Amino acid sequence: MQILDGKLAAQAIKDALKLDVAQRSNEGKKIPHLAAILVGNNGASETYVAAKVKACEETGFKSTLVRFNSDIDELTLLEEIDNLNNDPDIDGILVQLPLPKHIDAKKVIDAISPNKDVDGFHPASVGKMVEGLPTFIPATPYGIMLLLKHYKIDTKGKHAIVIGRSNIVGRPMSILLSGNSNPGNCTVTICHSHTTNLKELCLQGDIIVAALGIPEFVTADMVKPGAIIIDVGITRVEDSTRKSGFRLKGDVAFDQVAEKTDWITPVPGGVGPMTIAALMKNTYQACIENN
Ligand SMILES: Nc1nc(=O)c2c([nH]1)NC[C@@H]1CN(c3ccc(C(=O)N[C@@H](CCC(=O)O)C(=O)O)cc3)C=[N+]21
Repeated sequence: MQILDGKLAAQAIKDALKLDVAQRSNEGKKIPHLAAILVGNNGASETYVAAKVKACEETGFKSTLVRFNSDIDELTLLEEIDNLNNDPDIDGILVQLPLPKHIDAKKVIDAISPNKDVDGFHPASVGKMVEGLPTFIPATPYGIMLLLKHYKIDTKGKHAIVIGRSNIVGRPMSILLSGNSNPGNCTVTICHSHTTNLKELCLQGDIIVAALGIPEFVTADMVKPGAIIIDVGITRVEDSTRKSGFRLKGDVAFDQVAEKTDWITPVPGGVGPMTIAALMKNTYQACIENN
């Protein structure tokens, strides 16, 4: 068993970006500037957004955090997005999800200018990704591709089982892994809550991407020896021995599965940090393309 160390790979990506930004700065060119919108004060969202702002600081990007109370009305949010769309200093805009129920998240995402859509959630970005054209790729699946690349994992011809069909992870992941470049060129099976023979399918997987949000769902009996395991789960479970009162659990029962696998991502320290690194790459790309 070997660890796919997302913290390490993310650091390497951020270090490279930092050099690129420093060079742009020396040449008098514009520095990347990310705007993050956070609605309400959900604990997990606070953590993730704080991590994004910190990554900007580490890498020499500018960042602006726009905060709203959870009772904000949709129109005000749409107006803020319009302001950011029209602000030439802002290169990338992200609206942290989930949004409160009274706000139509799709409407909000669709309001972001596609050339600032560093989350890659806009239909224009999704369409390009499906066609295999250059675009912003959603940060989590993009981060996973970067992690596989960092460790020079050969995915060609492998059977990848993606568990979960969300628009932000499972679906884009299945498209990227089946794509015609490296990493990619996989045969992909996408599984979800209505899949009847999940265990049998998982046992065929050379690669398993677990992105369903159920802690320790993937157990050793579901995994083929030597498989590559990508754990996207980050559920907070109560832990009174921790200062925070919780700890993170992945969608994979790590200890038992790790014994059977070739490569596996830990939680924390796997896909999470790569998600942030991928967002930074998208923001840098937006800055280059828009200036
Ligand atoms: N518009 C939008 N874009 C997103 O990219 C987005 C989002 N909304 N909503 C929620 C999910 C989740 N997400 C994570 C980011 C970093 C970690 C991360 O850094 N995790 C650390 C641990 C952090 C902790 O201690 O909780 C780790 O796994 O090692 C995890 C999850 C981005 N998301």
